[in-house]
Amino acid sequence: MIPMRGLWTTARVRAAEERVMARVPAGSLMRRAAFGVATAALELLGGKRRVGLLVGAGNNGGDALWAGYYLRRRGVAVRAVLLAPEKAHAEGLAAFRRVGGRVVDRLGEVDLVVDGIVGLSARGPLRPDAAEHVAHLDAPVLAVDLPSGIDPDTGAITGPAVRAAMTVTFGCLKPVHALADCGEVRLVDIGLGPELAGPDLAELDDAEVGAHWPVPGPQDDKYTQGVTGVAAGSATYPGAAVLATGAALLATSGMVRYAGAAADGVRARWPEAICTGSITDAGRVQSWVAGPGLGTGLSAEAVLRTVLEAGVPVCLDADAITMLANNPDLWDARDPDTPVVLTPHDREYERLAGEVGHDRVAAARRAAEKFRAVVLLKGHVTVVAGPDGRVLVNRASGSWAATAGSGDVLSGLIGALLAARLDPVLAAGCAARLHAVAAERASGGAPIPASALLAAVPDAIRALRSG
Ligand SMILES: NC(=O)C1=CN([C@@H]2O[C@H](COP(=O)(O)OP(=O)(O)OC[C@H]3O[C@@H](n4cnc5c(N)ncnc54)[C@H](O)[C@@H]3O)[C@@H](O)[C@H]2O)[C@@H](O)CC1
Ligand SMILES: [K+]
Repeated sequence: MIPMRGLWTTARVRAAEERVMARVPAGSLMRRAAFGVATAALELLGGKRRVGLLVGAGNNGGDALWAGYYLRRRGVAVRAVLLAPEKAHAEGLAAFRRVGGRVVDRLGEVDLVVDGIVGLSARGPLRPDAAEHVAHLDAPVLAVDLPSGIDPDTGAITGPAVRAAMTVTFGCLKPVHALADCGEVRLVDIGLGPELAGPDLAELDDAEVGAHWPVPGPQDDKYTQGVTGVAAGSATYPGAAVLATGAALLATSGMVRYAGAAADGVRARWPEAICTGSITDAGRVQSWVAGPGLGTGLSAEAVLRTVLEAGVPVCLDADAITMLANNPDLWDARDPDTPVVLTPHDREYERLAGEVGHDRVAAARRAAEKFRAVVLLKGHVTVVAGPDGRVLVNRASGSWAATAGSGDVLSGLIGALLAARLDPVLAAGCAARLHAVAAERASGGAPIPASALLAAVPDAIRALRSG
């Protein structure tokens, strides 16, 4: 199994830190952390010499003050604003003052700001006094542990927050580092590794997705890569069917069967797809993709029942999700032994499982547990939660994929990976990553329609496989 980039929640980090602190000299973890911050600061300064510290009430501020101490010893001019002077970290402040660090009311002109306002204990957005200092910054910001004002466990930004050019974090990555923009993220080892069991969430990187992507071997033929069935689109709206079928065709070298009223449109665009007008004579498949553009009437319900009882993994999107939300009895048709992947956007999620809220990971987990399904919650950060508690997250570098038809492409990719027998959590996670990369490559900085995203799928697979 390929290791993923793990992320640990604050409760787990604190527990690990306590165990490490019990056996190392007091203050040594903080000094190691601060030395890492100072090293990154020197790099960002690139020869410039004025640093400002924003120092909050806790150990995050302590890290900043000790970083200021190390920077002073390298001849950097460092001044600090203490946001809660009576609570500032006493030893850090004493050390900072000892080497000539200055405490000021306002930072004034500096070349780099170190954000030590709040770290792992952060709750809610920046408070007004901190927000006031942050609002007037025009130098780049180096965040200590995480950009202050962003929730460490959910990445939620609900008010003023720091925007960081770089974040230096300690021991391990936390959810915020995958769920929100922290600038470049650097990890300083403070010896937590042995105290951390498996992560709470993970991020797939490009090379991992490339390594998992199914490629045919010398023994393979058109059936061994898996046959994907697509039940999508309608005679009036063949677009969703054309996009989902195309994505399944481009994702793997397995065969694709299309079943539905858009058969003529699909056949005209994809002569290699085996098309029939009705799901009852579609033939055998190893997975079904159902929902995009399908409609929600009685015949669509019959299609949904057929795929749910087919005994193969199913990816359900769009109208299929709406039908399940309107009529939960449809779940009764489900073969309990086969995986289901649901791919809602926020509004579909709300119909299905209530409000998403600020904690998107918790929302995806709730629905995964409720429906015993893999839930891929779409967004700028895509969260994939499995019924077994595994969570994969993928943050897109841009939002070019937020366009009509883009979800149809995603469901086709997932269907093809399911047909190739990839583990369903991994299938959803790999498809989400590839989809984001295809959107980025197709776009190159300009808006793109979903058909351009689709056309970039082979290029994205090549890029991930060589990454
Ligand atoms: N525990 C450890 O072993 C280590 C901790 N380290 C640092 O310690 C940090 C955690 O320190 P603490 O637990 O003391 O707490 P923080 O420094 O994260 O927060 C301090 C206080 O800020 C206040 N606060 C909460 N939300 C706020 C908001 N939105 N705006 C303004 N103020 C807010 C709270 O009163 C909180 O107690 C880590 O993020 C890391 O930077 C590092 O020194 C490495 C070692
Ligand atoms: K911070």
